[in-house]
Amino acid sequence: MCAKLLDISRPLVAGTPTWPGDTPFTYEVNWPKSSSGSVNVGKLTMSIHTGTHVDAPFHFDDDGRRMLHLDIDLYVGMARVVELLDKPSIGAEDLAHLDLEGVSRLLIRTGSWSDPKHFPEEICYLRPDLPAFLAEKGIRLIGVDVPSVDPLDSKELLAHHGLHQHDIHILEGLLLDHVEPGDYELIALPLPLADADGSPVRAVLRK
Ligand SMILES: N[C@@H](CC(=O)c1ccccc1NC=O)C(=O)O
Ligand SMILES: [Zn+2]
Ligand SMILES: [Zn+2]
Repeated sequence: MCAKLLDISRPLVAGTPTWPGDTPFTYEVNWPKSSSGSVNVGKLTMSIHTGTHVDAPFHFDDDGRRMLHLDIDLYVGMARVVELLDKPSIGAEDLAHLDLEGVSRLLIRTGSWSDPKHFPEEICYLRPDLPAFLAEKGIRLIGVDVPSVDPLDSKELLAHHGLHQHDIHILEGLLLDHVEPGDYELIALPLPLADADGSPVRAVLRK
């Protein structure tokens, strides 16, 4: 029998925290059964960068690839979850003690988004030396439990650009509080939003 799935996605509800000034999340029954006669039909409004989501390079590069052109194989497969708590930022030096042999998807639990009901004021971010280190280890996807791989006030987005230059895909806003470090199968498929700068995902792990 297959092990049960462990949900590592943030719930999308009214009031879900967003980037300051970004589109609020809403769901409404736009066409209720009482008027359609047969069905309730819902309508969603949200920013791509709310909750658990992937970034496409177009998010930070006008010439970058958009969602439908990314390799979906990267979002499904074996992933290692590591815990690096209480750090202001993470660079190559912080991962040097880990054996990442054979790891192509790495999920980092930073624990730095402590109140899921509010957008954080500060997060643990990835330092610019990390992308080359990860690429050298063969990592193709990085996942974090915070809204961004860069500092929240960054305009240069050095980690986003560095990861993209090394062809490492970005998964953000994971919920990893209840996950033990170790190896899992990850499933975090984006929607086929052809021209989008990213996509919400339902991310799950299977031991
Ligand atoms: N880079 C962030 C998103 C981001 O930076 C952002 C998202 C929505 C509205 C404003 C944003 N950044 C503003 O400086 C991310 O990838 O989720
Ligand atoms: Zn994003
Ligand atoms: Zn991002």
